[in-house]
Amino acid sequence: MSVDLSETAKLFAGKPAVDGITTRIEAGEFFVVLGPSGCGKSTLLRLIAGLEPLDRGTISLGGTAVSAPGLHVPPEERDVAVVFQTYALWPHMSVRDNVAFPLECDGLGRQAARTGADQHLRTVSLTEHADRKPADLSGGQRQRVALARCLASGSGLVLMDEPLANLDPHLRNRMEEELLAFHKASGATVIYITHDQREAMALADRIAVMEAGRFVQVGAPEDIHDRPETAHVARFIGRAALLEARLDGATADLGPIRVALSGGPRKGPGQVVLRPRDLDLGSGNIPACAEQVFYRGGGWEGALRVQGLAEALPFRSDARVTDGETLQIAIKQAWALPA
Ligand SMILES: Nc1ncnc2c1ncn2[C@@H]1O[C@H](COP(=O)(O)OP(=O)(O)OP(=O)(O)O)[C@@H](O)[C@H]1O
Repeated sequence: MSVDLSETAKLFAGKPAVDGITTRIEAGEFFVVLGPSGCGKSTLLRLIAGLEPLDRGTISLGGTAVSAPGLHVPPEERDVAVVFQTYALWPHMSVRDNVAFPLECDGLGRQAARTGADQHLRTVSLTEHADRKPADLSGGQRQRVALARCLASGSGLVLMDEPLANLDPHLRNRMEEELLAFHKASGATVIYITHDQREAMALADRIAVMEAGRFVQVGAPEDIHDRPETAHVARFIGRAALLEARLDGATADLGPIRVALSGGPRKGPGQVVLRPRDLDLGSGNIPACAEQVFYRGGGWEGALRVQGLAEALPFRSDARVTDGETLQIAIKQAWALPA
């Protein structure tokens, strides 16, 4: 089911929590809304689910308007399923009955609904726990029950509000794979909210970076990472140094050094973004002093202080780098933020 937002806005006590968002989410897309705490992500999800009326603009699902000033289709008539970080399972029902519930609501008899539930429990590898109560499962297993229930609901649109936030990092990685498998199996459009950029990169077809109630950039993960449009996006995604520069065509003059631009030619004053992969630590003639060095997952990360540059440059190295060491580096390229 496609989702169209047009100037969608919601105010609380006169202050916008969602501040005029216009975008189209295609049917079947895995669309991630990424932003810091308080930027309005949950409010946007609640507007789409129909849990809140909006103040301005419209929301259309599958081409039909469901929210507008004076129009509010209730949540149960929207064909939308919601997965919360708190799982929202019925504690008194078995795992099987939790999953069978939407099927019974759709009018299936009890036995048929339970057979259908077993099929969805197989999909999420929970068959052997079908008779347990949710309280007797781990967090990851409970979230899989919630996913099986979404599959059972057959909804064309699934909204997920930080569903992995309560899980430990190891389990999160596994659940990311399960979420992608769920997306494939259901064919549903997924709108997924998170403040975790790593999770957003791993899951999304497209990411919308949200700031103060607005989408500041919408694009594929690699666009957002490699070609940020604002300083906020550059700093929020990955590690970056932002430096003032004079752009003179194909290169940027950073003061002590001149660097090739990775986008098209640009002229005038501007800001450039430097990420770890823009640096070559193995060869070059720019002296750079390593600081804040940490060993992280098979390599060393830290920052390189170059004389005359206002910010230290984040680096990653497979070879050992020690704090205080001076390296001779090259800067391969820089991305200039659009004016
Ligand atoms: N029911 C409400 N009444 C008043 N203000 C609210 C209400 N719900 C949200 N807000 C405010 O709207 C803004 C956006 O909140 P929202 O929960 O949508 O942000 P969020 O990005 O989901 O944050 P988090 O990641 O912390 O959940 C916040 O300033 C919040 O305090």
